[in-house]
Amino acid sequence: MSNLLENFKPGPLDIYRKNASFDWKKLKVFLETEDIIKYQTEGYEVLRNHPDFSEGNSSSKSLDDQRRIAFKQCMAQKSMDIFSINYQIMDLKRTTAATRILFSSNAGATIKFTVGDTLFKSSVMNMGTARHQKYIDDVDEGKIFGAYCLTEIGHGSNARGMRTTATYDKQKKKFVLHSPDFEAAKCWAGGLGQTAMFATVYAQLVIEGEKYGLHAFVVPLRNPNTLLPYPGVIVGDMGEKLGLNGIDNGFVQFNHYEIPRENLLNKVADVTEDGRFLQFNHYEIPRENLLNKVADVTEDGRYVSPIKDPNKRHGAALGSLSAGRVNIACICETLGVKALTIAVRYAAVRRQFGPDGRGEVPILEYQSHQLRLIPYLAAAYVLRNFNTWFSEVFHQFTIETLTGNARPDAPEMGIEIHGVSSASKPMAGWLMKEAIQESREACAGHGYLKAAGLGDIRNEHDANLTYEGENHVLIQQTSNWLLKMWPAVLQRKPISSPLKSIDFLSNGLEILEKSRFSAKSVEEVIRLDSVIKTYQWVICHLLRATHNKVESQIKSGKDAFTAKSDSQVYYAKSLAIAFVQHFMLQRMIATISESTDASLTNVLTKLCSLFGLWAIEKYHLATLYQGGFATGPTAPTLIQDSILRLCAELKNDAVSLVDVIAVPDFLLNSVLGASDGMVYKRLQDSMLQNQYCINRPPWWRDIVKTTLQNKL
Ligand SMILES: Cc1cc2nc3c(=O)[nH]c(=O)nc-3n(C[C@H](O)[C@H](O)[C@H](O)COP(=O)(O)OP(=O)(O)OC[C@H]3O[C@@H](n4cnc5c(N)ncnc54)[C@H](O)[C@@H]3O)c2cc1C
Repeated sequence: MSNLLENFKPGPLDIYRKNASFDWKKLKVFLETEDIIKYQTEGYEVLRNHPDFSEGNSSSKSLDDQRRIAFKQCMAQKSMDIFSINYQIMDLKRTTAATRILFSSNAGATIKFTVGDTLFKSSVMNMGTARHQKYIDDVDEGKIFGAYCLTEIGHGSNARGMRTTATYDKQKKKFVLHSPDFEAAKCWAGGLGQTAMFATVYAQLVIEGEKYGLHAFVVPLRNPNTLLPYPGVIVGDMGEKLGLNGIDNGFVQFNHYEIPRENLLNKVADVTEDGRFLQFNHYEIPRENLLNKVADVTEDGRYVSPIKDPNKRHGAALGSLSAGRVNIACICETLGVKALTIAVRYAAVRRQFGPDGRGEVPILEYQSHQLRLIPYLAAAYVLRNFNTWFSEVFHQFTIETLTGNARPDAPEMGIEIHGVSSASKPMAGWLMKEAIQESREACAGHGYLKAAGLGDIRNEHDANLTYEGENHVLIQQTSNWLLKMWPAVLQRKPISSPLKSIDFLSNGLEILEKSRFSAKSVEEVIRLDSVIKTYQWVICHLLRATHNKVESQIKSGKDAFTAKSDSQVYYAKSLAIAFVQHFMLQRMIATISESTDASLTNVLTKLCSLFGLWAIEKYHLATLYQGGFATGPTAPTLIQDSILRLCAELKNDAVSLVDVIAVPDFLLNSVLGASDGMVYKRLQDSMLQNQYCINRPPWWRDIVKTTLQNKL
């Protein structure tokens, strides 16, 4: 193990490192495995030594420079074997390891690669057939660059409202793409602004005046040799954004633009040459044409699928579509961990005030500072553990589905993956947004310096809350799924799911009838079984309350849409939040149970308990009283005392805990957070680097002229 991980340089952080209750290297190996640590080391070295990564990616550079650098880095990433899909599927833990490395480096460049390459390809692969293989090959060979165009200027979350049309012209055997006005222009697509040559475009299919709903097409946009748009395509850049400026988000408007009939991605439906619309069950796609094995067609033209029921096929497909959300939860955690690394290391070095005559104390010693940072550190651990597991499960599921080896319960699993990822992405986004902002404030003045790195992390993270499903809209998918369980709960039927996220609902009524807050001491409250018991009651209560709320709204005369909409706040949304927090805690407990080292078990248990209790206090305390789980003042007092106790106990571990999950200094890129703790030396170096730090500004004459004039 000593060869696997290097010791940190001695410095001001040693005081805490020496007082940690566990060996950080042992914890890293336990959580990540030796193989993944080797993979990380290799990945870091590849980036450190690659010439295209030496320019840095500072957001202080001009927009054009940021774009140029991101494009170079994106292409470099594509050429790096270590980050290729083939390399990652050898050990599925590498998927999260790769995300963490690449998004710590240049998030803009990595998103450019993810959207222009992976997302474009997977959309063609998931929705197309063999006639579209050439687009996948061209991307793989680096000949073209793609984009993914769903959002329009006038419609985002409500995809059904999209207004771009694709009208079939029987005579020409072509689709005519048209955007009736600017509001129907596709927008926000990554890579579309300056670089994409093709895009997957969603449009309303129209045949002989009849509408067939939203379908996807592969659309040529720019000539790959000249990068000039084709006639009928008005494509442009959306301009500077709050962050992620390496990626060129763009818009595109179509003016009666013709594309071949074959460009319809025809896995689920097709249009024949003479303009007949065919649904996939009736369409005899040549056997070898299918790009994947969710379904197949036999030589005698029968549609076959291991999954017979169309609703269940939909379930399996839903699972595969969760890739973006599963990945984004990991991106959120990666950026949150960067911010927490900076804030915790700074808190261990920065000293302010102290008892008379005994010098100043590190700000990490203050209870309020501990409460600001350590629960988020606990959240980051719980989230990281969850993301590693969930990503592995998800990729295994996708591989099995794509290779025709879908498990018998693949439909249920697809639906569960969809339900879980629709809440884990928002939860990760919201938690880490707060963690990043709290880290910025915890570093106070120096945290506001660009060189601290926290501003860029904040801006890079921000978009995670919006893309791939705006969080508030997305999380409704989870509560919708959970609400379907209520009838079974009422009938005391056994409930079980492949990932076991909802199995406890089998005892839902019993939990509601019997479970109450009964702890008499902090020791009882911090027990993991007591934390889990509280969550299970909260979920059962909110499930019943949300169901009743929707029903009462309908009884009062509201239509189903409004009734559901008016039951989100305090009900459906809280239900989905509690559900995913509970599942994340369950996964953490499963990991802890595999530890054979008492010191590791101890610190991980504290982190798990702290996250659980802190989240109960922050999100669900009122619910405990509303539903009668708690009465009197004991519950909040004991929960608060437990949170403070756990923060104090984890205080000496905090630096070593960030050492376990931190990226190397060259990726952290912060004057406050480097692993040697030399905060003031780095601050000084960084200030002196500014060319006008101690020189007159080039416009110094204006100052002199103005002040002279004012004197006269
Ligand atoms: C950096 C970035 C990259 C992106 N990349 C792409 C891309 O590559 N391809 C692409 O197609 N799109 C992309 N998008 C667009 C993104 O997917 C959309 O922004 C997102 O789907 C939300 O749509 P919207 O912005 O139109 O918001 P809207 O849907 O208009 O929502 C506005 C607000 O209303 C709220 N709201 C809407 N409906 C409800 C409801 N039913 N209940 C309660 N509240 C509601 C939302 O919570 C939100 O806060 C990107 C966006 C960003 C910021």
